[in-house]
Amino acid sequence: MTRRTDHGTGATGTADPTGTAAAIECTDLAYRFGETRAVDGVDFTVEPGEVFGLLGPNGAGKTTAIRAITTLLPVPAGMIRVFGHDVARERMPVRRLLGYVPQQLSADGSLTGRENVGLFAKVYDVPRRERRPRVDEALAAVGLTDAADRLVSTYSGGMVRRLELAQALVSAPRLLILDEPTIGLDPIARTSVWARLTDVRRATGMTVLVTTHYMDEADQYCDRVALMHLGRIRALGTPAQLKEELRELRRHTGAAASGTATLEDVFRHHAGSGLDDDHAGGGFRDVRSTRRTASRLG
Ligand SMILES: Nc1ncnc2c1ncn2[C@@H]1O[C@H](COP(=O)(O)OP(=O)(O)OP(=O)(O)O)[C@@H](O)[C@H]1O
Repeated sequence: MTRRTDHGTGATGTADPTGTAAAIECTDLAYRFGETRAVDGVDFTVEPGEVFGLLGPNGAGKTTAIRAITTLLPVPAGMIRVFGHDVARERMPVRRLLGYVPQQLSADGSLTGRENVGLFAKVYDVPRRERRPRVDEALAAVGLTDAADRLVSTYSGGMVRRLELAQALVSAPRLLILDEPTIGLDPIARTSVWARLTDVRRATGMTVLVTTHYMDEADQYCDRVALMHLGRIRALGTPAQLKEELRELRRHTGAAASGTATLEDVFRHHAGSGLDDDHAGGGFRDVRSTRRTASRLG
């Protein structure tokens, strides 16, 4: 896909005249639902062009953090900047820079793939003359050209997820935000979603923020990751750095398993439990999340 910056450069305006601002800058980001501190004082910066992973079990606060970044939850001024724009004060300029693939189904099964992407092109105000080539290009980028004129209700779960990626890409966003893009998919479909995403990112240089609780995916595809647990970031760095730090620590303390370390081990070390432990936030919410995606298959 070619990189288009009409929405991007136009929207940056005076917020980032030199083009050097971070893609995302969160400063003491916090959000409460009643007594629940869903996000509890989080600082992180995502550099332009990075694939940044927000990792953690269900209930860690990942979705809340990205909904705040996408302007869908109200936060005070000064907490979040996107390419220099304060999300509290400049919601529309921020929205023009974003592509967002939520956890919930965002494609309509009663329309074709092409119609779905066309609808997003309209909603995102892609100029009328450019819509057709942009829709074709977005569908091609996710490998759905041949299936473009089929009803989405006939698509597999992996195809639906790739279609949702095309919907988010049609506005040529500078920042793509994906909430659990591969939840509920089989390993082959997961690999295919990531392969398409990686290709598009390489071609366009866009920044990607992704949430996942699949540590293996984060290890393989993310440049840097932040491990979240109970609303806070417990560790942040490249997957290699985090694993090496744990190995080093184990060497110093003479721990038995000092040879290898996975991201899952890193998470266990910082959060005091693994992602699959009962108290790590699974249960109903986990099942519900998986079902939300599984229902796409029907
Ligand atoms: N709309 C809401 N009302 C009340 N509490 C909420 C709401 N949304 C999230 N929470 C709570 O905020 C906390 C963080 O939830 P959040 O959805 O951000 O976590 P997550 O890491 O994204 O998990 P998941 O992958 O299941 O979405 C949890 O304790 C959750 O129960």
